[in-house]
Amino acid sequence: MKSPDPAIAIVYFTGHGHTRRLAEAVAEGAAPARMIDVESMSDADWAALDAADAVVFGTPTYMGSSAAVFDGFLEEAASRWEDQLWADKIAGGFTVGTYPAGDKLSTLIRLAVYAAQMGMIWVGPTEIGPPVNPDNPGLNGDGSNLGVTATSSRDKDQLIDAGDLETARRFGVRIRAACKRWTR
Ligand SMILES: Cc1cc2nc3c(=O)[nH]c(=O)nc-3n(C[C@H](O)[C@H](O)[C@H](O)COP(=O)(O)O)c2cc1C
Repeated sequence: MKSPDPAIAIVYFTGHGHTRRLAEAVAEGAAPARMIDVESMSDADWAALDAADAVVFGTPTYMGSSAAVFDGFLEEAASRWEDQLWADKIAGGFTVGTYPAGDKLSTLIRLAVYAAQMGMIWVGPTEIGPPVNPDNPGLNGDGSNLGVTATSSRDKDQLIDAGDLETARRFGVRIRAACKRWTR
């Protein structure tokens, strides 16, 4: 029988901190969640991924797709594909780009297709912001529905603007709720 408290892993690559900041916001919403930086993965991190009820993937958008370092992680984890060892885990994704469009959708599609190949259950965000819902100022400013996207903040101390952080936090809450529904 599954644990009543789902195990959630947020696995990410960051070049300059923006994607890590977004990952922290997802983790805050999904708490407790394990943050895993693909550049410093331990055996315990791999074990946590294999045991997780949900894995949320995060990468900056580089040249309209996921970053090469993150792709390296995805390819290593593909050793779990043949036996579908990650099947039925909840999955989701987030990305950051310099531009509001920035071809970030292409990155999310790449992550969602990867999750599908792994037999995972993809969950997107559910926030509707302005102008359709003016009561949600700053939420889902990109109008992204496949996953969470953020645009690098012009404030270098902030990295990610408050609205995008709140969108990511709510996505974390949704991932935890989806785990509870899927594993009950
Ligand atoms: C090689 C490279 C390619 C990039 N390509 C894109 C892109 O296609 N679209 C975009 O909006 N931003 C692009 N960017 C900008 C990054 O996505 C942006 O700086 C992001 O905040 C980086 O996140 P990080 O600090 O987690 O590395 C690119 C940056 C680099 C270094």
